[in-house]
Amino acid sequence: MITTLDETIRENIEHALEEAKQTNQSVIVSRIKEVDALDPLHFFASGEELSLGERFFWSTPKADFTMVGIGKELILENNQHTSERFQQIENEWKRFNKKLISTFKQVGTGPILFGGFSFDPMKENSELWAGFSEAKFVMPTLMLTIINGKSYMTINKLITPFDQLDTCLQHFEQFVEMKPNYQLDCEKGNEFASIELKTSEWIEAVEKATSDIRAKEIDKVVLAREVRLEFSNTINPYQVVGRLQREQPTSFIFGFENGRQYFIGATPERLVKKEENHVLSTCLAGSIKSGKDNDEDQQLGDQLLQDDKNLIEHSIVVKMIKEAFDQFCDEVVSPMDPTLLKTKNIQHLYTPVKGLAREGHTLFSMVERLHPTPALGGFPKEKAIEKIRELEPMHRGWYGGPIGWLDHEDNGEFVVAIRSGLIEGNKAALFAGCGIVAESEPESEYLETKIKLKPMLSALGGLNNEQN
Ligand SMILES: C=C(O[C@@H]1C=C(C(=O)O)C=C[C@H]1O)C(=O)O
Ligand SMILES: [Mg+2]
Repeated sequence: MITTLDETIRENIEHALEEAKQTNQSVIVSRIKEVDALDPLHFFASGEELSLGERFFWSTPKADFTMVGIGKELILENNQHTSERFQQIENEWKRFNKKLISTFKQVGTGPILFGGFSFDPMKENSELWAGFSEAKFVMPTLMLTIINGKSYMTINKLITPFDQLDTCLQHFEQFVEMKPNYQLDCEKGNEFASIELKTSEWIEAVEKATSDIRAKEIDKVVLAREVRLEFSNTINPYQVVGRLQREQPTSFIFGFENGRQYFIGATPERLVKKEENHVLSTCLAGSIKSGKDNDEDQQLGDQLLQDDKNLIEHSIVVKMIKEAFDQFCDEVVSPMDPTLLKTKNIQHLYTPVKGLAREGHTLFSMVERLHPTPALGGFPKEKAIEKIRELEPMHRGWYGGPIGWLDHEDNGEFVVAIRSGLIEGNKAALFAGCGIVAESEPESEYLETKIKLKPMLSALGGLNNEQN
């Protein structure tokens, strides 16, 4: 029996097919429906049975907005080494005509692209990151969105000029009644051995950077290091994402499945959010550990708010982001002084910057202009990137790059992919860096990276709650 909704789908598909054949261009049909509450992690895990491939997980602080994608209805990717890598994705995405089947409008549902960019497309790829393009975006086949406590299911189909009506209808029918029934494994312990990579080289790099900064070659450069872990059992990505959600409620949680690898993290750093013409970025730089209790936490936070070295580190980021905003926004506002952004393991200096996008400035053009901010690159930008290439004893891949989503009306949000790791089988590579300024001391910067590694270490099951 055909329901009214199926009729709507049928009509839309017929129109889309006609259009695709006439224009010889594929058309996206996206069916959105409110559904009963679903656990986003169960949904993510159920992708395994559906074997649709590339999944993603995204949730904003306090899980206000969660999006989980399964399958690859469309993949847009490139290995351009210039700003072309942003423009190419944006242009291809704009080219597709998109038909939405929905009785309501809700940002974060319907056809969206989820993906990201590498940190430095000019750097030759490494073995670890060989499977990652310089830019890769996926429009999922199925997507669960949870917003303000309501759940929505989006089913997407890319309709090509060669498609048949029946197969298109089947595509929607097979998912309409889908009920994910995947049971998450109960938590198994996972022993691991950790290998610190090139620690002494990293410390030397910090020493060299500090002296270059003192010689006025550059103002700030961010240097990162990498730790490799090997576990006794296969790492379960759902457990990692679940633990990050529980332990890092003030961060964005992201997960991106790419072949056999998962790039996962819990970042407190938003690069840019755009909703209609409202644009928001957050400057995050300057760090101190969290306290064992509220009193110590507050005392450490107060210390950070007064600390010259950290205030300089932070102000360089604020200055650059405000200058960038002036180029594409009107009414740019930001508070005079930073406040604190607290996470379980670390607290940061934090300054939000807001503005109203001027006509013609797209989310991707802002991502391109902002990346990397001096929170991940340094200042001046080009010199800092060169310093990183010269001094850093690792390959960043997607660590520190922009990761996030974009919809069909240029709404979306990108974060900076830090506090992250690349997982494959029983192995993980974790990354952490720090802003180096003239007053930096290698030993305390090293300790700062240790704190920044904690969220992922803990989510992987390898850290008790002791603070150091
Ligand atoms: C580079 C990282 O973090 C960045 C560096 C910070 C700092 O040096 O104080 C703080 C927040 C982030 O912008 C990281 O976590 O790997
Ligand atoms: Mg720092």
